[in-house]
Amino acid sequence: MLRLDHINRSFGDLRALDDVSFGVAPGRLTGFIGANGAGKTTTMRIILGVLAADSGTVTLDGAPLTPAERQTIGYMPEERGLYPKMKVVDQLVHLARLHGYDRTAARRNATDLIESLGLAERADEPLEKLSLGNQQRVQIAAALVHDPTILVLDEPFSGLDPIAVDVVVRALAERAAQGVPVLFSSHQLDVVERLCDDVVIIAGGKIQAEGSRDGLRDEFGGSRFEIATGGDIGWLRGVPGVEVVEFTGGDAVFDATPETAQAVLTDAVARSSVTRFGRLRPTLGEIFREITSEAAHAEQTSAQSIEETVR
Ligand SMILES: Nc1ncnc2c1ncn2[C@@H]1O[C@H](COP(=O)(O)OP(=O)(O)OP(=O)(O)O)[C@@H](O)[C@H]1O
Repeated sequence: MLRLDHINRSFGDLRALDDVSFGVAPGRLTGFIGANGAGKTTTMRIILGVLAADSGTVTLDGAPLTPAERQTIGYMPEERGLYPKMKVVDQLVHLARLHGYDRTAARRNATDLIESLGLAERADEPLEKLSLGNQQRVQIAAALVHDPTILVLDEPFSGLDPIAVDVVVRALAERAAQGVPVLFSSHQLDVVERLCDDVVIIAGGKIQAEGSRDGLRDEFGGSRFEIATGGDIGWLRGVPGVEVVEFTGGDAVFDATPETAQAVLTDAVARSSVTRFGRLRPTLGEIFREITSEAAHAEQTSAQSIEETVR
């Protein structure tokens, strides 16, 4: 398990990271989400060791990450840094060689990745001749070519079409299945929702939520249910403890305790056919919006109270 504990980092007066702690489990894809300037890149750079934390620790399986282990991290930076004029295959072989692979192993890794990322027809072209989406695939190949023990990817899906997203996800899931902890940042919440196992949400340099995607959806799920029936469900409005949110003929969305919702189901089955019944869980996008607006509100309130104290 890769872990960050109590990481703080300021730039001058700006507290970019405030007591950041979270884990990235091996074998799972962890999505790191936050608005612009929330602190994702700063966190990733601290994991990499290219930026020092003011305090806090980064550990792998309980021991501080060593410089040698940091060398084996597969990193895809936000500012992509490959050689525009070099052929795709040569660039990947070169990077694997820099990590100590001999020529044969470097070429094997490069060609395997070129194949699995759908770049076979572009292998002998210079990077700058490729479409932006294909350049992005090469960037991902560059992060994977030395069989990294940890993967840290800053916005790996930005600029990719849905087919390319699936290709990249397959490549990352394959590494995760081999036991590699995979952390990636993304603004595309629908993509994160679809593919990640775990989610870390950061706002204003503070971790606001962390956990499995499904666990978070349950945690923020509240008490909203949906029911679809073959009859008219107008009677639901009169049930004590039920607040109807939406209603059309035989279908309704309502808030209630789980016990009341169960009683509604029993009643509905007795009255007519029930074709759908279940708890409605929020999407990651809805959770993210709720968390970030709460965080912004808390920040505003604390700024106001500081101002009042000063006055
Ligand atoms: N080298 C630096 N010097 C000064 N401020 C910095 C530096 N690097 C980052 N910051 C500030 O720290 C905060 C966090 O930035 P960071 O790049 O980590 O955010 P982010 O979540 O990656 O944002 P984005 O999604 O826009 O990439 C921002 O306010 C940013 O301006």
